[in-house]
Amino acid sequence: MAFVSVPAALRTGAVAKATTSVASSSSVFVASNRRVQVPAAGAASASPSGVVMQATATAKKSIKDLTAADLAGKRVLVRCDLNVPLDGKTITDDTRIRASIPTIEYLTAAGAKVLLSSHLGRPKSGPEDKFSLAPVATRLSELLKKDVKMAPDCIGDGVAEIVSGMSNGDVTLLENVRFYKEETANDTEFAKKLAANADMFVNDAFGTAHRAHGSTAGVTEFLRPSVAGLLLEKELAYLAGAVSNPKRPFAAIVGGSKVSSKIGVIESMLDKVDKLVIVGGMVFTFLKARGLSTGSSLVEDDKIELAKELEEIAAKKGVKIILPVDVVAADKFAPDAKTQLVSVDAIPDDTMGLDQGPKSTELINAELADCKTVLWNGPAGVFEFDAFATGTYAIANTLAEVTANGATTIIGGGDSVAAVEKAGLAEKMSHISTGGGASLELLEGKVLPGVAALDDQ
Ligand SMILES: Nc1ncnc2c1ncn2[C@@H]1O[C@H](COP(=O)(O)OP(=O)(O)OP(=O)(O)O)[C@@H](O)[C@H]1O
Ligand SMILES: O=C(O)[C@H](O)COP(=O)(O)O
Repeated sequence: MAFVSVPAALRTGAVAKATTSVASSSSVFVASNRRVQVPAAGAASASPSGVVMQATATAKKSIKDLTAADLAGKRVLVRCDLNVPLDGKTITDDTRIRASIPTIEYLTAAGAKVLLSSHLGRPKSGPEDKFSLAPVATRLSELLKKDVKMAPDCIGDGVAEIVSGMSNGDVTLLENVRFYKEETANDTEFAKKLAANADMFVNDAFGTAHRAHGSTAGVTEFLRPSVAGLLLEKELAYLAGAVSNPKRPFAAIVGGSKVSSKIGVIESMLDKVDKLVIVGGMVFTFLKARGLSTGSSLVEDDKIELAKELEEIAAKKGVKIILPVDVVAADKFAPDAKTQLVSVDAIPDDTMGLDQGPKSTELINAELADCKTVLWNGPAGVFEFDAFATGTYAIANTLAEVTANGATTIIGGGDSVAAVEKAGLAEKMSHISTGGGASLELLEGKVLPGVAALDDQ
């Protein structure tokens, strides 16, 4: 399987532009494989963005291609990914909400009436209070320092009435689009109703760009223009840019627990990286493939053969695979488990590896020290339990250090990002991706329907 190249990403709908937040000026790798200085975006200007790198005819439009006149007074439907973890009504990680702010502020500064839409969780049977976006409206109000009205629905007369009362610069959050099964079915009539209250569409939901749903793809049939928001652009620029022409050495760290869904990415990565660091629950399928005993550790037996093949492919391609050499073995999957530090060739039968040991951390740190680009998806241990968080935080610290030394570091995946946030190191990374599944699908070279549906340049 070929790793995604930037031209391929563009053919599948990636935005061929560099971008930045409203407030800052930065440079990112873009489609042309060279570094481009990106001016601060400010409020919508009268001219299209000057940083467009129109690498192919199918590059996508962004809000920076719209003029102030295009936006002022217009009802703009903005699809965000505000699918945040909740503990009851308490948001436990607001990364995705904060990441959505630059686009919202860009639009309100230009005098648009902003209608935000999102899903939250996977409700199965209509409206359910626990999946309401109401807590998100409260957090948005705090971050935007203005009142964000919570609509009781995402379609219908009630919404139309709220929208008709909105002034320029106002923001309303529509209720969870997944309260309608028609959303995930990408039902045309539903999409039409969603579009009915707006004049144009902005997709800023990178985390949901791999879903062809009513609010991500369907609405584009009814709203023109349909363009990318700043977050979507930034995600695509970083992810496509990092893998198309990485500064080398280029390392990917792949961990976590979803072995079957990530092993395909590993396959893709072997065409691109110099080093592949396997961590977390992913480790044990590879150790078993090497003939080692893994006790009751997480192993996906039907992936053992593939793990063997990947090691062979890596050897042929000259990619160094780095696996832990020691693990923290626990007698049960619990925060208070009895633990012992063992070498990977001596994992006792009645134990499971829940974190990497200090020798592994030392080895991995040494391998990452000279890297100029590092992608990380998936924690190195069960970091939710303090007893098994050491390896994950050690990787986060090392990545903060290599970033300070000039490397580009990109963190993707819900739990990896949560771990970096928990360690207080998010600001120290080059890019924190808001997409788990979406970033992996992009890296695998798959089409992202939410991007493909947007207007071509
Ligand atoms: N050795 C291990 N054994 C079992 N589970 C592990 C181990 N190491 C890490 N994990 C678990 O992996 C989970 C995260 O895996 P996951 O693959 O979902 O990563 P992620 O960063 O959320 O990526 P994505 O969002 O792409 O799914 C965590 O809940 C963590 O406890
Ligand atoms: O959390 C995510 O990965 C996105 O919000 C997409 O959610 P989904 O997997 O429920 O479509």
